Amino acid sequence: MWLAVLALLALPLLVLVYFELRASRRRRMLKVFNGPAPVPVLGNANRVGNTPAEILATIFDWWQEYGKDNFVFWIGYTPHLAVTNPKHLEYILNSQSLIQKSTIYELLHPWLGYGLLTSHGSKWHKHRKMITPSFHFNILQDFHEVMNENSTKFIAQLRRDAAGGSIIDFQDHAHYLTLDVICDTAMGVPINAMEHRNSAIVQAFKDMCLSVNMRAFHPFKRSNRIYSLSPEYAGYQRTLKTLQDFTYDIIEKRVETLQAGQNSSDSDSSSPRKKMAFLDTLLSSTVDGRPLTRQEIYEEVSTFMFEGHDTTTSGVAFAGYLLSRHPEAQQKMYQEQCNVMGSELDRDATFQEIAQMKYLDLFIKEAQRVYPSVPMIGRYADKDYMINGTLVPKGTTINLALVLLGYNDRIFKDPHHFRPERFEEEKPGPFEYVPFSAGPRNCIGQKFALLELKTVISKLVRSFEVLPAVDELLSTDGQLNTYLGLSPAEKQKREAGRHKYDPILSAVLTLKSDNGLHLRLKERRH
Ligand code: HEM
Repeated sequence: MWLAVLALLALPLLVLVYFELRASRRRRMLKVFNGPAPVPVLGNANRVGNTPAEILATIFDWWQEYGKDNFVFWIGYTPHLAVTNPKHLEYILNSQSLIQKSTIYELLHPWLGYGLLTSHGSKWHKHRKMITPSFHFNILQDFHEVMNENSTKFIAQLRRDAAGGSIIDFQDHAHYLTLDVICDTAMGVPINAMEHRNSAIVQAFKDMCLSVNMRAFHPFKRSNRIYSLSPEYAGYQRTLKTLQDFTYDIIEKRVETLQAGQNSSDSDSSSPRKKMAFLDTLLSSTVDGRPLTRQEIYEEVSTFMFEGHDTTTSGVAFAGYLLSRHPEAQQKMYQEQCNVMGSELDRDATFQEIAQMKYLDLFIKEAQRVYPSVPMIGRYADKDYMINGTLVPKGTTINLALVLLGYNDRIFKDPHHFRPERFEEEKPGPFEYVPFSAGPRNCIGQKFALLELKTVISKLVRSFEVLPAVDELLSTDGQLNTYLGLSPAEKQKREAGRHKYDPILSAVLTLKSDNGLHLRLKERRH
């Protein structure tokens, strides 16, 4: 009896010793990197913060503390290597084998399955090769038409909602716009999210993205198994089913239409070229000499639906916000629009005209430096890797911290100064500025994304003078109103004067502002 009690009492101690011993090899190997000292069981989980906004702020603080270089922190017994050194980034992003995603992406598996973003190994290699032609120049031109149509609707809606100087949450508006663009381009089906914000499918997209963000750093909800016991799981399952039914239904309908088209003699060469959706390309593609299964098509279409709208929401929203705070940059951008478009400021800009807008390009580059839509990329070390002469042990989560690069004063002079022109003068090295990642697993939708951001922002600045929520928030010295990356003393000083309309930056899979991005719009009269 006493022996059993003793064994029971000793069990937790034995488990602890087991985990400590297992972690000690990793600790020894990772000792070359600085980082906060871990405590047993928790590692540094007690200090990292409880919300995505707090966690982002802590990551910045640790980066400052450890010399603006790579550092290691521990969540329980799992090491997290935050990589910001361009040499290490180069090795990892160029690697053909270190391409497995970190466990945070598992949150996306129930919805996206194993599409391009979440798969690895030979499936990823084959699908990447098969999907690459989907972003061919001709296809992008068709997509541009959709972007223009939706931007026009967006402007009309803003005109109504921001009438009379009303303050609007631009981040919220951008979400519906990008959802419309991606549904129409990926599936060839408009869902009119901007007009029908409360429809079941629009709500399902919003709820799913919120759920992924909310669960990412929640101690219990992160695991699918534990989450399935929570009261909100039933709602999550309903949302998932809505998205799955919707996408499968569209795939089936598209297959039927294609088959009907092939059966009828529709070889009328005089009819205009029909818009190709990403789904059409998938339906006519092969892998290993066979057509894709419905499941594979579902996974890729859903991946584009997610990756293609959550990222661009962030990109459009922060670009609009930066315009509202930096009048000098806005004036230069407007001047360029007048130069390129002449007196026809109300019409759609063509593909070629967008390419001529150099200041717009610089502005988007600078916006992605300070507020990158994808702040971190996660990789999982599936074996020991020798990275730049340092052994990184199997089981390490590698966080490529793209957001920290933009605030590194060894790369960018005066990084808190928002100055699009810097990209003409300072030339960051190839792995010092990588908002779309780099190497074999870079963003396949980069050209699409840039075209969308530029199309929307070009039209926005031609239609409105973009103003901050209240006049006093105009930046007079070009400095940002967000304080990440400042020294602790400076941060404290600036935070004391924080306005309620200054963004609270938060990062999970994409960068957002927890309190929205508020601004006003004043119609331009040409
Ligand atoms: C401002 C907008 C965007 C930014 C900054 C961005 C950035 C990125 C980054 C950094 C990655 C690497 C992620 C990782 O390794 O975990 C990525 C991957 C990816 N992006 Fe984008 N993205 C944007 C828009 C888009 C759009 C519009 C699409 C589709 C239409 C798209 C499709 C993808 C896909 C499918 C991947 C996975 C590629 C692979 O693993 O082979 N992205 N993106």
